[in-house]
Amino acid sequence: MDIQFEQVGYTYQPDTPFAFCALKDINLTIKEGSYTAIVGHTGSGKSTLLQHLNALIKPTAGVVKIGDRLITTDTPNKNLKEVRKEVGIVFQFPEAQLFEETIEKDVAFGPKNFGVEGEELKKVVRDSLQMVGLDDSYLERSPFELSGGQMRRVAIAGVLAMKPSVLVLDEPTAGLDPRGRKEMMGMFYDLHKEQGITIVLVTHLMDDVANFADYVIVLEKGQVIKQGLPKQVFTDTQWLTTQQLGVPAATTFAQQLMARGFQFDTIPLTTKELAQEIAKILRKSGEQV
Ligand SMILES: Nc1ncnc2c1ncn2[C@@H]1O[C@H](COP(=O)(O)OP(=O)(O)OP(=O)(O)O)[C@@H](O)[C@H]1O
Repeated sequence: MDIQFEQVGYTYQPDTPFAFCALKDINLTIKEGSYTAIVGHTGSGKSTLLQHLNALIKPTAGVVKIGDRLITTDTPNKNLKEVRKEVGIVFQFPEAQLFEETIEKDVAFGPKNFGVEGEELKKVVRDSLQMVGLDDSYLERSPFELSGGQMRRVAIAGVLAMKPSVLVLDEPTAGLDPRGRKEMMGMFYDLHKEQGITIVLVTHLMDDVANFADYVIVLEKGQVIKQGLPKQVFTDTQWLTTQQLGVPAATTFAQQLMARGFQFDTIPLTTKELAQEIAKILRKSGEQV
């Protein structure tokens, strides 16, 4: 299922003295099966855009196409339940929304509301916990006795329990330590590869974009100012620096080597690519690698 934005605009509190245009003339496609990163400075409109992906808010101009459903200003709310099931959003610090006394009940909350019950409900809860790396021993435990990272996993399992085909992640590793960040990003990549889930990731970490995303959308002041493959977006490092968006660490390192006379065939975005490029250069110069 693709999600398409056609000339989408969004104004908060329209027709009031407080009207604020947060999105303007957005045209983009989130392709089924892709891993799309959305980057941009604070206030650029990322969260506003995310909420259009499952019609939590409706555009005040243009059309959002979610699969074959068209969402416009006039779309009635009653037709949107299925959309919200298909596109799951993990907001920042989702663990703050845990509320049930056991993990099993918390993860079951969404599917139960959609009429799933009995053995099927039990299975979907177990499967979802397994996807986030938590085994059955967690079922009866209270979510509030877990570490912050585990609580976040439980909250994510609650979204996965709805069996979404698109998973939207708003800064999902904020507040985690480096190991927790790495594990969680690995977990999303596995879900993407093994379950075929389309991922939309909002992040300010360019290394995560370089390591995982296959498409990048850059927002600024409510508009898309660049979009394309990570290679296309990151190769223009001068533009990125001017925009103060940050550059992947491997790319920065390669640039420093280039300033000292190294020549790269392609500019690396990840440490793996950097290692390969350096090995190539050393091989050419006759060093043993
Ligand atoms: N409920 C609201 N009423 C009025 N203006 C709002 C509202 N929510 C957000 N805005 C404004 O819309 C703009 C875009 O906000 P949004 O939260 O989408 O940006 P963002 O890129 O997600 O920022 P951050 O990285 O800080 O989360 C900001 O200028 C913000 O002040």
